Amino acid sequence: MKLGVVADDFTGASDIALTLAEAGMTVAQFIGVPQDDADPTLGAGVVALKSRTAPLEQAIAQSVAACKWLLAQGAEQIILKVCSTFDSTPDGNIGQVLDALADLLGENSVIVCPAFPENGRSVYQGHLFVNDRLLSESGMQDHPLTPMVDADLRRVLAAQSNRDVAHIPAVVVQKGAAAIAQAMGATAHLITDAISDADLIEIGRAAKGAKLLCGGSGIALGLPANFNVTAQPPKWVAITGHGAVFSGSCSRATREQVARYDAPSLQIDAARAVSGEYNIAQIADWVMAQTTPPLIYSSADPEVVREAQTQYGQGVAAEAIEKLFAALAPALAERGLRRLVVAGGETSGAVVTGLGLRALTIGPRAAAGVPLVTAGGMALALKSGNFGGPDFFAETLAMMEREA
Ligand SMILES: Nc1ncnc2c1ncn2[C@@H]1O[C@H](COP(=O)(O)OP(=O)(O)OP(=O)(O)O)[C@@H](O)[C@H]1O
Ligand SMILES: O=C(O)[C@@H](O)C(=O)CO
Repeated sequence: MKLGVVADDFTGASDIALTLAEAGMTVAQFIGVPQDDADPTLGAGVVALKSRTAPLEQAIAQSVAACKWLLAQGAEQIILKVCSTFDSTPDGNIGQVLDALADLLGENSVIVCPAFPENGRSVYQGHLFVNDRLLSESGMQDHPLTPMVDADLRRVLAAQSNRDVAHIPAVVVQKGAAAIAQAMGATAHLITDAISDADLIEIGRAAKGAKLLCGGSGIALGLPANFNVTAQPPKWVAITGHGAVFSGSCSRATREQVARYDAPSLQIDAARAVSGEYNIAQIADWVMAQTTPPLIYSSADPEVVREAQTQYGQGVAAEAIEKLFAALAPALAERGLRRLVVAGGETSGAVVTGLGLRALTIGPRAAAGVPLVTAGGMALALKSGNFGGPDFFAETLAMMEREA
């Protein structure tokens, strides 16, 4: 293994696994830290954690364990994969986890760049933009778990880290790899501007030999070339049969996808989930009785989410809903479900854990940042909340049925 990734959620893990696979690396996504060694022919390994909103000590311990396992597999460079919208709170977990990994790897200077231009995320003057909006006005200010109310990443990271935070501005990045490498001499976490894939490729060239980087999947665009691999699209063997869509994401793009998806649907109500009113076996039977893959969703507008959080506390409603999806997924797998689209990183984490999966094989892209994946004979797509076009659900379920 050359490249190792510690990913703070499951959709984020498949997002960066796709970038690495498309660049020609043989890559596998592991669910949690594996007990055994990886296939020695792998070029890259992505360990998917559910650490983005986990209690801090747990997030640090899991990330350090993942990093140590990757190093033991031979990884020469580690990426801490975080959300392209830098999802975190002043309590963590990005800064503190990054400090712990930098300590472990003995790295003084770490590039931090969540830019993902293909999905509209750019970093300019140290600020994160989603399309033409500052992060804090992009809808992310209403996120149920990690509301992002400040777009200045230098400030956001400084609040979470014991190390100095400095900035590599676009004027330096645009001069190319040599100028970036020179700026990397500073002893600090380095929020690095990037507004295009070309910027990210120069950052990747400059980071040849760096032991640690932190970013969204865009940070991986320029890294595989340092390991002499050639790009080739991942392959797909068609998977047909019963399908379903789970949506626990309340992000803007997902809410539009939910509204657009024309199929039988069941809306999960937070209050009923908290009081344990849903009968999993009954819902599973209903899903399998449908001829069009049905939608089970808790996705709701910010006011509805806020009301549930005020009533039960922030974590309680989220956890009850995640538990429901985590129980429903294996109930459906037992009944023969073959295709499952899941919207939302935390939700995907709950589902994949509920299914008891250990590793995912990465297929071709369903959308920017979202690969088709297979595990246990099932086709899955784990979609980040704000990724995918309006008809992502129907298009992805159809794509799973076609060879590629
Ligand atoms: N109606 C609701 N009320 C309260 N919380 C909800 C509701 N629906 C979903 N949630 C919770 O909100 C969280 C949404 O996070 P999730 O990571 O799944 O989506 P996302 O943040 O949009 O996706 P990503 O992290 O990939 O960008 C989950 O913990 C989910 O259980
Ligand atoms: O970087 C992103 O936006 C995604 O891969 C993700 O991590 C969302 O959960």
